[in-house]
Amino acid sequence: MMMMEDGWTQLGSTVAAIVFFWTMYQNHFPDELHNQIKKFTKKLASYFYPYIKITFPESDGENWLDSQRAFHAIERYLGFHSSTQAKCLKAKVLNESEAVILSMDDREEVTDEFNGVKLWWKSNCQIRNSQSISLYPGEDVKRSFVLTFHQKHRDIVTESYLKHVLEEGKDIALRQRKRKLFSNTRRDDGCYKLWSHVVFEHPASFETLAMEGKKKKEIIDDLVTFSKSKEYYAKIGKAWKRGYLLYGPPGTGKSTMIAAMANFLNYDVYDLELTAVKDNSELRRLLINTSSKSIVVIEDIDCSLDLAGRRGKKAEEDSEDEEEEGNKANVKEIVKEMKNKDEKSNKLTLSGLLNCIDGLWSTCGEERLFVFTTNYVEKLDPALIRRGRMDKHIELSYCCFESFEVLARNYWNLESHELFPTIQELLGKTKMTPADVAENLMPKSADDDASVCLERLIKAIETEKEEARLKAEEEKRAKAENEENLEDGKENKQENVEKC
Ligand SMILES: Nc1ncnc2c1ncn2[C@@H]1O[C@H](COP(=O)(O)OP(=O)(O)OP(=O)(O)O)[C@@H](O)[C@H]1O
Repeated sequence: MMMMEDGWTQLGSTVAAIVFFWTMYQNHFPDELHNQIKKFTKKLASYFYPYIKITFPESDGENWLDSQRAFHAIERYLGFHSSTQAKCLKAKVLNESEAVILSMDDREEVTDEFNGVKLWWKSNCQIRNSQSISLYPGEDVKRSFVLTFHQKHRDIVTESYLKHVLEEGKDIALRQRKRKLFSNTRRDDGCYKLWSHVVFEHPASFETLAMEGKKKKEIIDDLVTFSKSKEYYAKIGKAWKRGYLLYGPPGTGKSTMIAAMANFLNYDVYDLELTAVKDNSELRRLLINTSSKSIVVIEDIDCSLDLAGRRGKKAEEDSEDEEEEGNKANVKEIVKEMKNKDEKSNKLTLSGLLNCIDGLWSTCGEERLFVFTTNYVEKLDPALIRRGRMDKHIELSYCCFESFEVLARNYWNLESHELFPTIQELLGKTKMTPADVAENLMPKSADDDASVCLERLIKAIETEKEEARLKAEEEKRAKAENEENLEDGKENKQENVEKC
């Protein structure tokens, strides 16, 4: 009992002595000495514990959006790299993408290595005091990642490692997401949301796309080069975007190619319906709201408003009128006036579209492809499809034998067949779209096998060939009749003149 009392007395006097010296130190020691002592204690501490800790909170007050982005990038990075190390993992099923994402569970620790440097990550989780009011989303649970590393690696961590983690985390998130197909169509009730989306799940790939191998390879190479050219585009001072014009008859695979491109590059698709766009500013808003790594598609651009033909067609019509009046010089003025009128009434105009594709507005967002499709390339305004806007023009044409071979492989796993030579000969002489060939290769009943389908295809090509022959004959006859009538008309005119 006596011993315990002595102990307490001793402790009391030690605490009193410490408080006394601390007050003396605070009040009577000069500032310079303060700083020296501080430095010395820090040095002493770092000698015993030479590690640095950096905390990455999930939400950080006003900067919650930026800190959330960084936090989620780190979460994806650690989830991806630590799934083999961490004993406790958390699985998150993302609603929209239906993908299962693994991440480190709370208070788990994993190690990482970067250029020979060892680093330690720990995930923390704190439940906030229920009485305190949170101003920012997710503030009731405070989660954070803590990175620990030796102080001698400070430079490599701050200059390279953190950048590497954030970029790779973003990349992993992009790879793990399910891609989306966005559209801007107005609803029947008049409501309009800039973009609505569904999960993009088109099975098309370049492997299943029927076209000549050389052409296909050229397109694939072009896409690969584009997707790896971030630095190059920055160096030459151009927005990181590329335009593709796909043209050809209906059913030759234009839409299929867009799906194959999106799957190949892992991009989202924005299906831009121009007829649903009210004016230029709405088009701008739509394009500003597209994300990077995406394809903006305008299908059948020739049918989308009067845009495609406006400058050509209208100018021609007006030119005819003016010619009658003998005032050809005014044509340009009229076209200019019409354009100004449209600009002033703030409609969707060709120049508005051109501005969005490669004007100042096109630089909002990067790594984007613009793809236009048309069945009638000759109808399009040259300004719309000039190189630089539509950098690559790709013709999708009727089915050749090489394309047929791809379809035969797709539909029947066929590399060769005794009917192939007949089909090769027929396809060389007939125009049949890949869509029609594919339709004939599809089994129509349970009894259909490859031979049945190939024979059906042969019949279909022969029918097509015969129809084309009849059509050509009909056209020839009509042309001859026309010429005859013209001749007759001329003769009658001559007779009348003579009579007069
Ligand atoms: N080159 C092709 N390779 C593989 N399948 C094709 C090809 N072309 C057409 N098809 C088949 O035909 C169907 C229609 O093709 P698609 O819609 O891509 O043609 P399109 O050229 O876009 O037609 P449209 O001009 O009418 O929009 C596709 O679902 C696909 O099954």
